[in-house]
Amino acid sequence: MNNNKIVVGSNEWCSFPQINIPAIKARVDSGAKTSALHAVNIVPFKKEGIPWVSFEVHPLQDDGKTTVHCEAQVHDKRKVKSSSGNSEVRFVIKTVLSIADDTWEVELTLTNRDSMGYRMLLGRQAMSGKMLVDPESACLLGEPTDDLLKQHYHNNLVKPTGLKIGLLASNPNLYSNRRIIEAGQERGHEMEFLNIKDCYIKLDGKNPEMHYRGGRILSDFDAIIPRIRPSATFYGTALTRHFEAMGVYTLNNASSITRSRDKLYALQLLINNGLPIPTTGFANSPLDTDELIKMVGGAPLIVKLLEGTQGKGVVLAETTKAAESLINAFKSLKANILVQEFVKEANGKDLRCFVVNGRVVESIMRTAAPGEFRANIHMGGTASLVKITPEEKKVALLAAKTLNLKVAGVDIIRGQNGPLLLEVNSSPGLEGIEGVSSKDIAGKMIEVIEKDLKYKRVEEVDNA
Ligand SMILES: Nc1ncnc2c1ncn2[C@@H]1O[C@H](COP(=O)(O)OP(=O)(O)OP(=O)(O)O)[C@@H](O)[C@H]1O
Ligand SMILES: [Mg+2]
Ligand SMILES: [Mg+2]
Repeated sequence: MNNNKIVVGSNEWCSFPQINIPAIKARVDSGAKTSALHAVNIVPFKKEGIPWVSFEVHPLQDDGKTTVHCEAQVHDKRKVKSSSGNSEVRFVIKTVLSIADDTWEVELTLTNRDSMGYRMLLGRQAMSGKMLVDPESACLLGEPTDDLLKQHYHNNLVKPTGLKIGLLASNPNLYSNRRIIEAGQERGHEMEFLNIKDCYIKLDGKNPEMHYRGGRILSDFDAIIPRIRPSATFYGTALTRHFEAMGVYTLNNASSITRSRDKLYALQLLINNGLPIPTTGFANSPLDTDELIKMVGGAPLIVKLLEGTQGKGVVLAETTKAAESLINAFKSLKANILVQEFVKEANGKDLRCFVVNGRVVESIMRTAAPGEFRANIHMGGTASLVKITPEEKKVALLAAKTLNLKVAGVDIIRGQNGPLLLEVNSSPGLEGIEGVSSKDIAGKMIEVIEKDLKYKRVEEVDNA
């Protein structure tokens, strides 16, 4: 029965000769009905009165420089529901798929984002009658060598003509970092990953220098995007400050990052600007523990490490006795903690408002896993898109403004009498939010740099 069916693994290389894509790795997903191609700059136009669409494809994973310009007749426009439950209208084209030694026509929807990093998804409609999937294996039909890929695409390399932007971070493989690099490259910028641990500095009043492991001097950057993980706060902010001393633009400046990292300091600044927070206390000595507990209204209450993240340093004490021993235990370890009223009405949910340049570009609601009060994704929470109230929007924007952050993830819980601010993150993750949103949030971050540096893309200048 399966005699002439091609057996494929969970991903396979294929090609689309009619739109000049000689090699692209497809994620084989029989759970999806339609096939999708990751395309950018999708622009509809008319050819002899017939609707066509032009678009660009970056056929190689984690490579935003290799670009193929494609054009195809529009076969359909269709509402497609993504795995996260959102729907968007996508263009559908028909084109010939070539895989193994066989070719046949398939339908492809064009989507401008794919959170998995795959450039295309092969759905069951295109496979039907032609393929069998062995999900345990991959690339059963072989893989092109790097040399062959180079040969295929040597004419498709876009020379960056844009800005030179450094991403100052620790892990190049992190979703957020990969997306920022990709978003910059898609806009024609030269993107470079700068590992915090490989940078070192020359303090010189007149001529400060930033060096990179191996002796290279980093002198020609237009902008730096600091994405500093909590454990690298001290050194990462020192490097960011040094770039600033060299006159380099930084998206989120060093002092703002430093302030937002200290939860106590940040809360002090936020309440000074009239922002609502849960009742919170801070004390140095265990002698004050009883008073501290009373101050926030007694148990149940929350104890937070000042420099926790991903929900790891946040604990719920259900009884006064538990609260006492917990607080005293932390104190004996010399840990700095906040004691906070437990906002039960929040019901294990919080809002993450992603603020970029004075705008809430997207908001998600995170819902804690059953039996858990912390809504963090890292704690098993799930995310969904949410429409925030005007009051919540006001709180999110004022919070980012107070801390002077161009990019901020503002965490809010819904209390009985309105929104309560929990914290403001200066390197908010993109994976959770882009996973449910259809917006190119990394791209919006790049656009801020373009705007602040008054950069105009070449084609925009030409048209002017
Ligand atoms: N006072 C509170 N009342 C009820 N729930 C709370 C309270 N404080 C925190 N939470 C829950 O715990 C989660 C983690 O708290 P918080 O955001 O302060 O810590 P974090 O470890 O810094 O997290 P992040 O990874 O977002 O930086 C919140 O998102 C919220 O769901
Ligand atoms: Mg935090
Ligand atoms: Mg948080």
